[in-house]
Amino acid sequence: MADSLDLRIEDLGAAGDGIARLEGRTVFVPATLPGEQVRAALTGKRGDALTAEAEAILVPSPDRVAPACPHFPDCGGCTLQHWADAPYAAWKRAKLVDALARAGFGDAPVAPLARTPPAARRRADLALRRGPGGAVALGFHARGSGSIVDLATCAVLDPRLVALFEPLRALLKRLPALKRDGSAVVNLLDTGPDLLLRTDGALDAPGRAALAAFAAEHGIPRIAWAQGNGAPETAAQLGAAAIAFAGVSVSPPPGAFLQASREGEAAIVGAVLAGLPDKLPPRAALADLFAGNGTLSFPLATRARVTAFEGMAESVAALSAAAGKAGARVKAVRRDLDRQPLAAKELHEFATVVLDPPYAGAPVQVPLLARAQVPRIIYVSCNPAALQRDAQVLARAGYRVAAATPVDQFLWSPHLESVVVFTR
Ligand SMILES: C[S@@+](CC[C@H](N)C(=O)[O-])C[C@H]1O[C@@H](n2cnc3c(N)ncnc32)[C@H](O)[C@@H]1O
Repeated sequence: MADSLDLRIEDLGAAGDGIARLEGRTVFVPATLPGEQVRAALTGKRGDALTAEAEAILVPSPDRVAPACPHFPDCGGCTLQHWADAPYAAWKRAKLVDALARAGFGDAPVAPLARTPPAARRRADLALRRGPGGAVALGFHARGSGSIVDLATCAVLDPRLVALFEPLRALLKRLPALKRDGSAVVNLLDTGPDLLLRTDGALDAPGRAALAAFAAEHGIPRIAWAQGNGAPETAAQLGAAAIAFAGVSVSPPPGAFLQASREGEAAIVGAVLAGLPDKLPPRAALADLFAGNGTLSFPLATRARVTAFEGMAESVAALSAAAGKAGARVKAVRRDLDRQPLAAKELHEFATVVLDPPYAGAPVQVPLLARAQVPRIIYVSCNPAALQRDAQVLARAGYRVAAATPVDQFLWSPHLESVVVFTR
C-alpha cells in the first residue's frame, strides 16, 4: 500500500482531474475539485506527472455536489458529476475561449454554452467481457484501466438504451460467439435501437437465430455482427434502420457515426446554419467535409447545393441513396481528406466550406483551405486542442472569428464540441 499524503487541489487539468503539486511535480487526482484538501495515495505516473487516488476529501469545495449516477467515479464515462453546474459550465465554455485565444483569436465572440440534458445520449459504445463463470460484464471502461464497469444504469444515456443492458447481458451469456472480449455499439435511430455486435468468435446458426429472436422481442430493426475488426454483416433485419436529417431519411451503416444526442445535433446544426452568409446567390455551392451520413449536408442543402466529402464508403453510399430518394441537392463524394485533401483550385467553387473532422482535426486539409482563401469556413470540432492547432493556421492566414459556439455534447466529460465560423 502506498503511503497517504495530504494535497491541496489547485486547478483542474484538461482531462477534468484535479491538479496538486508535490515537490515541484504535478499530481493528477481524479474526482477532486479546485480548493479542496484531500488525503490521497500515489498510484503511478502520467508522462512527467504523478497520479493519485483521493482516499478522503478533508476539506470539500463548496461546489461539490452529489453525483447523479451510482457508478461515479469508478466508470470512466463521466469525470465531472461531482461539480456544481455553474462552475462546470463555465469551465467547459472556457475551453473554447482558451483554445481560440491561444490560436491568436483573443477577442473571439464566444456564445454561452449550449447544453444537453442528462439521459439524452443516443449512441453508446459498450465494452463486453465474459468472466470465468460465463457471466458477461457490459459497460464502459473503468477510469484509466482496461477493466469494465458492469453497468446497472447510466445517467447520460437515453433510458431506451439503458433498458437494453440487462437483456443484452442475458443474450450474450448464452452466445458462444463471445468468447472473452467484444463490444456493442448501439445507435438510437428514429426507427429504434440499431445494434452492432463485435465478438471474438464466429457466429453459428443458433447464434443467428438468437439474435433474430432478440431483435423481435426488443423492437430492434437491425442487428449487425462482425468478428473482431472485420466488416459487419447483417445478422437480423426486421425493418428499416433509419434517421432523418432535415427531413431526409438516411439509412446509416451499422455502428455509423452519429452526433451524440438530438439536442447536441440541433445546437450544432443551428450554429452551422447561422454561420452561413445571410444571402447566398442562387447558384452558390457549399462543401461539407467529413460529412458522415449527412447530419450537416441535408440541413445545408436547404440553403444551397452541397458537395459532401466523406472517407467511409458505406456512409457515402447511404448519403447518396438518401439524397437520390429525397431529391435533395446533395452530391456525395468518397474522398480520404488526409491522403487526398481538396486542393485550392477545387475549393474556389465553394462560397463556404463546412468541416467536421474526427478527433485529430484536419491538419492536412486546413492549410489548403487557408491557401485557397475560402471566404468562409465553418469548423465543427470535438477536440479543442486540435481546433486550436488548426485555428492557428487560419489566424496566420488573416481569418477572423465571426462566431463561436461551445456545445456540451458530452455531459460530465471533459470533452467539448464547438462550432467556429471563420471569415476573411
Ligand atoms: C466527427 S464525424 C462527423 C460526421 C458528420 N459531419 C456528422 O455531423 O454526423 C467525422 C467523419 O469523418 C470521417 N473521416 C474520418 N477520417 C476521414 C478522412 N481521412 N477523410 C474523409 N473522411 C474521414 C468519418 O468517417 C466520420 O464520418
